[in-house]
Amino acid sequence: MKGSRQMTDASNQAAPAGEVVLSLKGISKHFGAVSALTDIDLDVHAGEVVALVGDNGAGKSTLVKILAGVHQPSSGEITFGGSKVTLADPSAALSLGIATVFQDLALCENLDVVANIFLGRELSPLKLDETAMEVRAWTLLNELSARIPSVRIPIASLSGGQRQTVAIARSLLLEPKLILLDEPTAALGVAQTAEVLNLIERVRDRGLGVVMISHNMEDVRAVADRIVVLRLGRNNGVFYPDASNQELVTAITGASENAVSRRAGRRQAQQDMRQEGQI
Ligand SMILES: Nc1ncnc2c1ncn2[C@@H]1O[C@H](COP(=O)(O)OP(=O)(O)OP(=O)(O)O)[C@@H](O)[C@H]1O
Repeated sequence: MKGSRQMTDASNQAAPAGEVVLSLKGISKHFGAVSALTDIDLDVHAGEVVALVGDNGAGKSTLVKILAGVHQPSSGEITFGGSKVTLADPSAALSLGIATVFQDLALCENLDVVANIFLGRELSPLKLDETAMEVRAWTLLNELSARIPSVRIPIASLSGGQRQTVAIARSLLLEPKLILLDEPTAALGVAQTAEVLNLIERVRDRGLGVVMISHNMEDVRAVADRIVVLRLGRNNGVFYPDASNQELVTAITGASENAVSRRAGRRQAQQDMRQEGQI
């Protein structure tokens, strides 16, 4: 694979801003005879957005579910905050400081923004302190410069981008060190996508490590500090966001000659001919 900007091991990575929050060494996961992940290494630093990309079935969701405590790895080591950890279940991951926003967002449509942000974590649950929760919700959303018209409107009346914002704000309530985002911009329009990408940058600016699964290379390039490619359950390269489409597609699909590159080539040729006035 060409590209001086590709990073293949820790020794040639750019010095990151923060310390390593999460380090995976040799993580494998089998489901019966299926090897979903084989020997995965991954580091995430504080204040860094790592995009996890790969084709369907590459193992992205399985990896995120291991970090969220949903699945147990078959082998390998997870180091979090400098200590070796076992993420036995989702609450263990959460209490260590790993928050996950799954694609379904797990919000309650009929409840308002405050209730959703505090769902299951109400301040003094026996006597709901509505005012304190409302103030905390506003503060959190303001810190994220979130555009939510009111914290007292039901989730059902919010846009897709605003829902994603509420889900991310909710995940920040317990002050995690790492946040995992599963396709945060899937199914969003252009403006909403931009809002969510801005939000991800603000989460990074708070010093959190961010791991974001995405199929959208434009979004990945816009916000990621590093791009980690998985292919058929294995590491297949680490890139900076200035890597070319060709490099990324080659790493993702495993072939430099494929439908995506042929299409890109045809479009480039047409563009060149147009510039030269031939068509
Ligand atoms: N619970 C499970 N039981 C059996 N096999 C599974 C299970 N979960 C995932 N797999 C298999 O593991 C492999 C990796 O799947 P995974 O969902 O992690 O990929 P992905 O990169 O997230 O794909 P997509 O982009 O389509 O969501 C696939 O072959 C999948 O069929």
